[in-house]
Amino acid sequence: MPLIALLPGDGIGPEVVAEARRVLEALDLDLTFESAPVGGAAYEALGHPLPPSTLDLAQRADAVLFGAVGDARYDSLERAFRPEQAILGLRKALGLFANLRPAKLFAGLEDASALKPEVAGAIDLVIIRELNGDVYFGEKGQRKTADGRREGYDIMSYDEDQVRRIAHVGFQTARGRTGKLCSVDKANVLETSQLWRDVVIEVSAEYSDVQLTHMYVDNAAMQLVRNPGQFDTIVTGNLFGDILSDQASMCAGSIGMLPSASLNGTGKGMYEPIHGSAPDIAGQGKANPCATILSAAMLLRHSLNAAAAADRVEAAVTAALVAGSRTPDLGGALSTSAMGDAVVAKL
Ligand SMILES: NC(=O)c1ccc[n+]([C@@H]2O[C@H](COP(=O)([O-])OP(=O)(O)OC[C@H]3O[C@@H](n4cnc5c(N)ncnc54)[C@H](O)[C@@H]3O)[C@@H](O)[C@H]2O)c1
Ligand SMILES: CC(C)[C@H](C(=O)O)[C@@H](O)C(=O)O
Ligand SMILES: [Mg+2]
Repeated sequence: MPLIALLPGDGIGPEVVAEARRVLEALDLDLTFESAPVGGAAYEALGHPLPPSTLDLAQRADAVLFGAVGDARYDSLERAFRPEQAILGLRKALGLFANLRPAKLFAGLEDASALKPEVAGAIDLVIIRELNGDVYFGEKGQRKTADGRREGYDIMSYDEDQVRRIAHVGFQTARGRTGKLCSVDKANVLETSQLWRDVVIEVSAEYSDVQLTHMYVDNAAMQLVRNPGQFDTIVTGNLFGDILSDQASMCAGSIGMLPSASLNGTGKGMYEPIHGSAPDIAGQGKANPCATILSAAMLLRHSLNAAAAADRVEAAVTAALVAGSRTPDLGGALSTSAMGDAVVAKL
């Protein structure tokens, strides 16, 4: 019986994970669930954002369903104790280097997108974000300059193996879609990006059926808004992928719609909405649970080998939206749990 670790976290995390759990339970798949605190909730309960018991559960489970972490009240803690370290710690400890963030416009959501309907309607892309390296995991700190001024630093780096393994994920993903891969970097300025580009080009020799292009990240940000339909698969580094995926979410209607899968090549994975803990709407039943429900669908597909069940969940979300079910971020008035009800009813 597959074990799913539920790590609801902070803010709207518990609200959206509860709906995703209900959807998974409604499928009658014989899943076992075990929950553990993470982020600020874990800091309050056990003194650490990623306590050993939570990490142990994540390691024992077949898959992890993660909500969100973070709240301003923890922002002045020493960095090691901040909620966000939990998610970074899980990604590192589980070796989750490949983050898949699909963005597509669900039928009927054209009016929710920040773009013109005819521009938004074309968006159907996936961002493959490297998740274990880059400026996120380099040496960082604050120090004094020789003349006594404060200086902050974060070292950005990628080694060739890190780039190669995510490039393969990018090419393979593109191969399974329309065969177009766009590698996004900043090679005109950054040596990290020059190596990235060189290695992606080397790997491309093994994928002659995939059409590879390169784009600088500033242009990519602009092109995502100008004409998102031009993209199919984007492969990029940790920081650029973080930023571009939030941007892509709003092109597709709402940040409350974008799921993600973080994978390590073993079948084990962590699944989470791309959004955060949304303190501004937490506890009010306003959060859109679809990103987390769609993350649960990715969990079924990538970790449980249950593609038919994943399709069923995605079809239910689509059907609920087509029927007009909308949370406030999509211009509607349904509560988080009423949106969950609407999806469950369409399973
Ligand atoms: N994976 C994560 O756990 C994760 C991701 C991003 C940010 N964070 C943390 O979350 C906290 C808040 O960060 P932020 O405000 O920059 O980003 P956020 O994603 O939490 O919220 C940004 C905006 O989007 C809205 N929003 C987000 N998810 C929504 C949903 N499901 N339905 C409707 N509206 C939604 C919020 O109300 C807010 O206005 C910070 O502590 C940050 O570090 C955590
Ligand atoms: C909370 C933060 C560490 C995280 C990231 O930057 O990766 C988040 O923004 C995300 O997109 O998952
Ligand atoms: Mg982010």
